[in-house]
Amino acid sequence: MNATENKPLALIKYGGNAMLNEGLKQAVVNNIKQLTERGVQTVLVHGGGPFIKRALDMAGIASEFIGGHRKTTPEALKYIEMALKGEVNSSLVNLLNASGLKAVGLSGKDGAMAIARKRYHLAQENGQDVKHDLGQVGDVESIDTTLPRTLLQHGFLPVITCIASDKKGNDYNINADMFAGALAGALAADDYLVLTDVDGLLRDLNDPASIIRELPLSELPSLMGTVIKGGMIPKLESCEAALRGGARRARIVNGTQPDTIAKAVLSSHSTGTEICL
Ligand SMILES: Nc1ncnc2c1ncn2[C@@H]1O[C@H](COP(=O)(O)OP(=O)(O)O)[C@@H](O)[C@H]1O
Ligand SMILES: CC(=O)N[C@@H](CCC(=O)OP(=O)(O)O)C(=O)O
Repeated sequence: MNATENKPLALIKYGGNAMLNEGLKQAVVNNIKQLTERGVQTVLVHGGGPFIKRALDMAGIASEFIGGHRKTTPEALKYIEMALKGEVNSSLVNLLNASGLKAVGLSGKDGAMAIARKRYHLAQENGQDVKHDLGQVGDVESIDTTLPRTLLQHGFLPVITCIASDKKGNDYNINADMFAGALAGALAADDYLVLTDVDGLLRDLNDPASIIRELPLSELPSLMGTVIKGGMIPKLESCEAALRGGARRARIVNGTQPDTIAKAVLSSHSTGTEICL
């Protein structure tokens, strides 16, 4: 149980690819409603990759990913913030409110909830250590949970996107998985669910039956880069950050089958890949 309240707390990370289908989005919202009706305090953290891409394309700004993070110029950040807050966050809040919930749209900047620091991408190239400057890309340095806890205590549902500032007020674009993991840890979430478009972590991407049901953190390093690739890297790193930060349970589950969300939290139904300390 979460320390400050008697109610369990679930943090759900919802990515942009699973928002493109309106029916799916509504089903995710219905599951969140079920959770709150059954007394689970719920926090939704979201990204919005495809919406960011569309906004940058319209502005004529090219996107480049280095190590899974979008290189972000100060100009690009304006469009990224507009897409995440003005488009994605606002539409999720509308849908949640229309279902009878009281959603509050936020980013990490609100209430100084998340403090960011600049992130560099470190790589080995031709036997040399190389440090790539990603511009306004950040990591979460620290989290103050006062604002989300206050909202939860009063029956509001925080819907939080992955923009945060450093102590001087410079804004950063943070990978939404990494942002969610840090927050799940700081909130000591009873359940951290990372929604994605596959059933969980697969040993063989072409074989759904090769799903890894339980992964101890000690096995993570040996799978990184071999089994765990691309978009799965920040998801696993976020589960590690969540567990080490204080979350009780972390799972990667299939968000394209949204009915697993409520079931996973309410009945401890075994689904997806559970990462364990
Ligand atoms: N071992 C693995 N098991 C499952 N998926 C993997 C694995 N390695 C890489 N992936 C890729 O990670 C993708 C999920 O990451 P991403 O596309 O960033 O998801 P989302 O948009 O849901 O955040 C999967 O669709 C799959 O292509
Ligand atoms: C630094 C960085 O890469 N930030 C991400 C933030 C959005 C995100 O992570 O969205 P999904 O959850 O939909 O992938 C980006 O610009 O795409």
